[in-house]
Amino acid sequence: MPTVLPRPVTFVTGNTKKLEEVRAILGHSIPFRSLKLDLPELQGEPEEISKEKARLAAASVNGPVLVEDTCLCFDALNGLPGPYIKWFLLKIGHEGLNNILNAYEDKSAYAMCIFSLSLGPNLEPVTFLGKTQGKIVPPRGPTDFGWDPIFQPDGYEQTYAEMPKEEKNKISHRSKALALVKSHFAAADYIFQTDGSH
Ligand SMILES: O=P(O)(O)OP(=O)(O)OP(=O)(O)OC[C@H]1O[C@@H](n2cnc3c(O)ncnc32)[C@H](O)[C@@H]1O
Ligand SMILES: [Mg+2]
Repeated sequence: MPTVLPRPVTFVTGNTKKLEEVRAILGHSIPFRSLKLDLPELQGEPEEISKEKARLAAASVNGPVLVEDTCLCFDALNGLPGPYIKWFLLKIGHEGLNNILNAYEDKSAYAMCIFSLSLGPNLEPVTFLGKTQGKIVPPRGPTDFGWDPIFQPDGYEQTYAEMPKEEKNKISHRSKALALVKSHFAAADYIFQTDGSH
């Protein structure tokens, strides 16, 4: 039996760069529209933060939503800054993030993306996790997207920032999580009605 939903999926994010990547990776595989909204973020474990974002987004949109929360996790720090990377980046920048790791031999880190899909308000979100392992390096490359200049994925000589976009999108934490989202949609029998107002 197909699940009939009243609206198309809305990808909710306040981050234009994320949206660009999601568009490039999904192409036309999943029909979605986007909404620029900076949702409040709870503290806690990454999966719960992402799920709570989806609950808030679903309540705000009053329909099916997709959100994601991104973490940058240093192995030497047992996964921190993790979900708090946005504030670390804002306050101490690429240099400060490198300096933190000066205290440790281990510069390894992973980028992690957790998408949450909620089919509507009061429905439990489903999560999809993607991880890419790498290391933290002094910044190299364009500085237009977050911590891309200081993250060098394993097996590459370039940082995320130095790579062509298509290359990053092939191996990134985001593309791995989105591959799971795509499989979910391929397996699920969703029918999204259009409400005519968008
Ligand atoms: O509205 P949302 O979707 O939450 O957008 P955001 O910018 O607040 O994003 P997060 O809460 O997930 O915080 C993640 C931080 O990591 C940055 N970021 C996310 N994905 C990234 C990527 O692929 N490469 C580099 N930086 C990234 C982003 O700019 C934030 O500073
Ligand atoms: Mg955020």
